[in-house]
Amino acid sequence: MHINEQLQAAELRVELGDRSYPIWIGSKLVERLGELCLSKQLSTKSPMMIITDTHVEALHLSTAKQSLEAAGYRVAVHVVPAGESSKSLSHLEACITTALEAGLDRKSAVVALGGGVVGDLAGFVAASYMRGVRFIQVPTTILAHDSSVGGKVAVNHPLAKNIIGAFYQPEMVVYDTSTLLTLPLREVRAGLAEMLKHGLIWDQRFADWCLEHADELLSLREEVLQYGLYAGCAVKAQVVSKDEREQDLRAILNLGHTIGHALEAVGQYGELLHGEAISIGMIGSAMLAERLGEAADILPYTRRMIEAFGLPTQIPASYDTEDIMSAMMHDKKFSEGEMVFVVPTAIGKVEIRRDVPVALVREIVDELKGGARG
Ligand SMILES: O=C(O)C(=O)C[C@@H](O)[C@H](O)[C@H](O)COP(=O)(O)O
Repeated sequence: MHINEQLQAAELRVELGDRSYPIWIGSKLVERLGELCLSKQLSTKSPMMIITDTHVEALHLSTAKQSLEAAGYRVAVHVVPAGESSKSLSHLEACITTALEAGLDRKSAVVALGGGVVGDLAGFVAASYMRGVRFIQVPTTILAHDSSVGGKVAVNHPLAKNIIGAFYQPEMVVYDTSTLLTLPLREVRAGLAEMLKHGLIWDQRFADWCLEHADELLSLREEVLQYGLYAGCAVKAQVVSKDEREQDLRAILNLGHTIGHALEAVGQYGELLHGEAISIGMIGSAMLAERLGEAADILPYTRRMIEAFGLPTQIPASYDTEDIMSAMMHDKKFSEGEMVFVVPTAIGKVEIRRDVPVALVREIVDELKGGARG
């Protein structure tokens, strides 16, 4: 890990020319948010807005706000209900109302203090308010090590996830790992699903490391967690730097998401957490790999991994196969009449396939509902 001595935090960079930005990962960084915003020359003359949710409000809002105010910022706050349903057009409008009432102008910045839902919503507020103001990601969940990096910002439509959005990069990602230590176990597991994904798509050694450190990750040993988040963010930063707007390579970050997003939509974004849905989806992709004749160890390895982290491997029996298939057709991963699937070809390697027969996908969905195979 590269350590920034002054901050006593690990540091990575997303290389995107003049829009490159740092990711800092360390303990107690929310206390230093004001100082970090000054270091990025964010204006103290224009008001800022923190967007957060009801869970994070109680835990970390006052620390963040005090730090910004001590650095000379005027801070407005908008709080949304915790949960995926806040990623909606109505909440976007409410955030913009708060921004207007607080007098945010084109030199203002939006701070996303929270998990993936807050980051995606606040990022889209920043991208659209006055056609774009600066924004800062301050992730407070493990899952957000994926969503806070790379500039995908969006809200959902009732028929499809992340369908109204933009690519809009933050100024910096300030990842305070002490905020993760109070996460409920279900959130911890779901967040780690994205870490497993980073190993499975890019780096077998990292995948093996995750398996070996499952207990320490699940029990939130901060130094182990910091390394896992650093390695996961490093995968993400490399992929995004090579293909910011998902022309080709970046699609690999969608491993497990073709089925996963459909499950979230069928569960009306309330039943399965994102990480749970993509865990089932990653099993589905490994089943697909098996049917397409890829390496025989992929399915048992993926299953072992998902199970080691206590994540689900089956689709809830009440979900209708045709509803799932139809949700897949509304996703961004369906285009020109074809579904895009990320299929593992070995542990740590994947390829993007557009030739997967719909009948085979339907068969796998049915099997994922009916129980384990392989
Ligand atoms: O950053 C990316 O690129 C990803 O695909 C990361 C995903 O894990 C992310 O969580 C999200 O679900 C992307 O879905 P998309 O359909 O909006 O691409």
